[in-house]
Parts: sequence; structure tokens; C-alpha cells
Amino acid sequence: MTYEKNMNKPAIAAVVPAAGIGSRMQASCPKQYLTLLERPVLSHTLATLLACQAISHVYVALAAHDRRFEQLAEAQHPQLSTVAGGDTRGASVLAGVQAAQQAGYDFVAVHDAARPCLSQQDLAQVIAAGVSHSDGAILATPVRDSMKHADAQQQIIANVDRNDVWQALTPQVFRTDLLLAALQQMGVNHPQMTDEASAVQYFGRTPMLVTGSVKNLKITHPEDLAIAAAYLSMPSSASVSTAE
Ligand SMILES: Nc1ccn([C@@H]2O[C@H](COP(=O)(O)OP(=O)(O)OP(=O)(O)O)[C@@H](O)[C@H]2O)c(=O)n1
Ligand SMILES: C[C@](O)(CO)[C@H](O)COP(=O)(O)O
Repeated sequence: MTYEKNMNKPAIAAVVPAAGIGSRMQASCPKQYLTLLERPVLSHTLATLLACQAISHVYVALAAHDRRFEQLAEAQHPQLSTVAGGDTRGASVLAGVQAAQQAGYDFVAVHDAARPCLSQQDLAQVIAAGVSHSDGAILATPVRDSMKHADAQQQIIANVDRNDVWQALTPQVFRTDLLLAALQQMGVNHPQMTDEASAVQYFGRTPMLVTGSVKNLKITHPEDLAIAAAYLSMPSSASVSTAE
């Protein structure tokens, strides 16, 4: 075992899919290694997870050809292990969840490498909800703009009632055995497996939404790096509204 069993506390591992190529960033290296306030994006993400008292170990899924990870300050951390990622985000997550299960962790908190602005407060809240709700919990934010359905010509065909529409974020926290069974049943190459909750929903369960900060953005497009830098530079008490 890589953690100390405590009868009062569930054993929780984080799983970080970090094997993507970041094609939408159009950068010279995968986005998790781009510099954000003088450190790689992934370094910010891992430091937040490693600083969380509730998380005993972090499994990072890496691309087979990755030679950058070993340069990170966190690479040799005793509470961190790497696993071989896969061709899809789901395959990378599955590899980390399998490692967590083999080590005996009861719960997993899956968090994108590309989300470096997660706060300790949001992390603690989604872990508390994921551990207490039998079908797990994910961070999410209510959508703030008008939402439209469009046809193939990009013409509006209908409005979407936004009152019950949320944007899914990470971390997403589940019992390890539940998430493993759900990922395996849906199949990690399923086109609709865009996050862990999708697999758990496909398995017939109903995860909870926990309202998180919009600052927890996923670095996806070139302009997102500057936004992340601005968010990380704000004092932690500075709030960004989650709903309009
Ligand atoms: N085969 C893959 C694909 C994605 N990811 C990870 O999943 C997270 C969210 O995925 P996304 O933002 O889509 O990352 P990329 O696939 O790298 O980006 P893109 O789709 O623009 O190529 C990222 O941390 C990414 O590294 C992964 O571990 N393994
Ligand atoms: C998991 C996720 O970050 C939740 O918003 C998102 O679904 C990942 O999607 P991507 O297409 O791999 O960026």
C-alpha cells in the first residue's frame, strides 16, 4: 500500500490524464508543458492535487514519447506515479483508474492536466460530495449565455432552455470500482465518453453537480493561457461569478 489506512477516512487517489497532444492550442509542444507564470501548466495542476490533504496519491497518465515530464519539479514526488496513457482521454483515464484500484484506493478524483486553476476550496467540495453521494460528483458551472441548436448550415433552429444546462468541469470524483466498471462497459473509445460522468450515466447512475468556479477553465485554445495567468494572479479571495 502506498498510503496509510485510516478507518475514518476513505483512501482517495487523483488521476490526471496528461497524454494529449493539445492540437487546438496550435503550440510547439503539448499544452500541459506550455509555460504559465514561469512554470509548466502541468506543474500548477499537480501542485494543487499534491497539496490536498484528502488525496494520498496522484497517478499521471503520460504519452509514450513524453520526455518532458521528468523535468518537472513534482516528477520525483513520493506520492506521485506515472502510467502509460492511451490514444483517447478515456483510455488515459482508464489506465490511471486501474493503477489506483490495484493500489487499493476506494475513490478516484479525475482531473485534467490542462486545468491548472483549480482552487483548494472547489477540490475539497467536490471530494466531499463524491465520497458521500453513491453515484459520485463532478464540478460544474451553470451556463451563462443564451444557448442555441443549429443545423449543418449554422442556422439557428431552436433555443435551449438554459435553466438546467451546466458545463462539466473536473475533478470528477467516484468510487473506484464504480468508475472502472462504467468505463469498461461504455468503452473508452465511445464518441460520447467526453468525461467520467458520461460513463457513469451510461452505467445507469446519476452523479451530482457541485457548483465550481469559472476560473477552473480548461486550457484549450491559444487565448486560454493568458486567461489562466490572469486567474492565477488574482488574490484567492477574488471571486469570479459562476452565474449571471
Ligand atoms: N489521449 C489523450 C487525450 C487527452 N488527454 C488529456 O485529457 C485532458 C483533456 O483533453 P483535451 O483538452 O482534449 O486535451 P488534448 O487532447 O491534448 O487537446 P486537443 O483535443 O486540442 O488535441 C488533457 O489534460 C489531455 O492531456 C489524455 O490524457 N490522453
Ligand atoms: C472532461 C472535460 O474537461 C469536462 O469538461 C471535457 O469533457 C474534456 O473534453 P475534451 O474534448 O477532451 O477537451
